[in-house]
Amino acid sequence: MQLEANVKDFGLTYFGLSDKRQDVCNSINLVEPYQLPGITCVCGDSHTSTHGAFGSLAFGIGTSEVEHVLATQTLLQRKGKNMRISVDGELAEGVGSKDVILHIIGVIGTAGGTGSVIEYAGSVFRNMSMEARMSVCNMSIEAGARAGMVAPDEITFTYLRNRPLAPKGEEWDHAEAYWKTLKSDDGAKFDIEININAADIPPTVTWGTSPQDVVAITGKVPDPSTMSDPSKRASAERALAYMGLQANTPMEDISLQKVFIGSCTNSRIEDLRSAARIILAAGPDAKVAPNVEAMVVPGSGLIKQHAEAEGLDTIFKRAGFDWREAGCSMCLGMNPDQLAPGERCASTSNRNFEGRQGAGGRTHLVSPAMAAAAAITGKLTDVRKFFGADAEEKVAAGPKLTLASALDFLTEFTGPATEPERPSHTQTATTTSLPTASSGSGALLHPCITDNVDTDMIIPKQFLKTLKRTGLANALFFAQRFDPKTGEKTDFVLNKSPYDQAKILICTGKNFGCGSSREHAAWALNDFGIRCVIAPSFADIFRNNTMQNGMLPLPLSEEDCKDLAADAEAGMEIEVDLEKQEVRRSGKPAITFSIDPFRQHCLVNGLDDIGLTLQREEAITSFEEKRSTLWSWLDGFGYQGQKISVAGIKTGKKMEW
Ligand SMILES: CC(C)[C@H](C(=O)O)[C@@H](O)C(=O)O
Ligand code: SF4
Repeated sequence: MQLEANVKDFGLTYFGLSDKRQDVCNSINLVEPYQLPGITCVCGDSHTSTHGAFGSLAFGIGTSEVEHVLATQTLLQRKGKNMRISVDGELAEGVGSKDVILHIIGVIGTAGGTGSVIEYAGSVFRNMSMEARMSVCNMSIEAGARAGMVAPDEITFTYLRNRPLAPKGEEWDHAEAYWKTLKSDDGAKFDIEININAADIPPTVTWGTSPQDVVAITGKVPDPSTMSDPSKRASAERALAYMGLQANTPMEDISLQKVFIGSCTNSRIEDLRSAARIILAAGPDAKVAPNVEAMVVPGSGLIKQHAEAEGLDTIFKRAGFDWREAGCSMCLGMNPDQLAPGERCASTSNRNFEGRQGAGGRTHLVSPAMAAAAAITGKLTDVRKFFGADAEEKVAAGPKLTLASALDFLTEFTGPATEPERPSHTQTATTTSLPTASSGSGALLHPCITDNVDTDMIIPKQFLKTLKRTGLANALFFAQRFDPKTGEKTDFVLNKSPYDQAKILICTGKNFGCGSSREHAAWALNDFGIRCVIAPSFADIFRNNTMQNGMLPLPLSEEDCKDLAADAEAGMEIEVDLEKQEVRRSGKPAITFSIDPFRQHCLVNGLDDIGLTLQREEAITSFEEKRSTLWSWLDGFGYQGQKISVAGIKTGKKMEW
């Protein structure tokens, strides 16, 4: 309701709840598409990275940053690291884009791409369809990266040509000529280069509670006792306990209760086709195993129509799958599509965090084909069992499917019917009043929580329905702090005195804040009283979200974090001095740190980013003019409303740059 009121106030184009194009936000843009090569695209959702498949810089941001963009047309950014991941050679039979990205995350880890924008290069990505590229770029966020992208090429242009929002005629020619220049120079230098041989990638599945916990479907559940790194071992032990798995169990022996085919990673037409093909290969009588409930959730209303025109829905329904309306559904379980405690699911989504699909639920990430195979057998299954001459015969004997073109389901773009009402108010962001330093006793988060503290864990989904930044203190680490059966407080560190008064949180695991862009994570910490989080590294979106709320995310070495955690555990008071850039404890030398001077200035003085940016109004307007001249197709002919200029929105606060 708030969204509807806002879009009306500001005359924005809106795909409402009753629009047949309604869907997961990361699909609609891609089907219509708003997305074009070379643009910068931001959205308040971490999987905005999906759009990088078009050769655009696309990344997720938090609520405060969304406000900044809407008010100023800009966003303050620091340059990311350049990372190139090349996969060359031939993929083995049964290995698809989901296996490729899961394998990559297994290789580099969920913090591997932190601070980076990944370019996916090499023959494997060059040969991928747009849908497959989208699945890969989508999970860049699970690799810790800000964004992922594939250089636009003929495959991109063919996909875009004739779509409703793509430029037409001469404008298309100009655009295409420009897009062809959008590739890395020969001999370009990257901060990080990863090379992977396609032949080394098996059909892949996760065993634990982080997307980096991957293993070949033919492999076994790893054995923590063989891990030499103690924090890795503790993390793996915790993950196995949560997942209810024994070390060394063959992955194919793991039985399931649910199968979910959907999410912004894998709910496009190609995904549905590949899952349906496995069902056909299993024969005309193939049915979802009796121990399993399986559902298919297309990514958008258009994809659903497309799949129905091809007859895919009939194949799914005949085999006993639920055929659902478009949406996020069981990917994060904000609606009743959830796993019950202890239930196990093969899911084509992107996150297997604790509680992600329902408190106590256990998620194994897989490709759509593997999910279909698992639904039929009732267990995690090597999809290659459904290949071969016999399978081909069964597919050939099955219903005749007609491949339809997505273009048949797209409608010419229509913008909002009414003229926009000019904004009547000048209110923009709220600025928190900031202390000059964070101080107080530190609470520690032990690595046995997990090596990567994700934002689903910091604040679970059931608290995301509020638009308020306050009142979330009790939601912080909810699943850890409150017993699910009794609702009583547990002995989690933040429930114990004096740590329940802590202003500093010290995390000794490897990374803090990965996953969803929910700014609620920062709000909950803030509301609890935490003003500074110290950890070896931070996920990019979370880091920005904390700073937008006047908090300090402080990266220190693993050694310093461990040392500080030991002192916090011993009850020692820890002080973080933002002006002097020091962490102090009595009797020990101060740990010095350095943060970006601009950020330090903003935090110390409680300055509001929007007000600061609006001081650059002239530069923004002149860039907008230049953009309209150079890249005229970006003006978006779909808009029927008036363009709202940056001018006219003032914070009324006195700011300095
Ligand atoms: C709700 C939204 C902010 C979130 C995200 O950013 O990822 C959601 O899509 C998710 O997958 O958890
Ligand atoms: S909830 Fe799942 S499907 Fe929805 S945007 Fe997030 S990751 Fe994508």
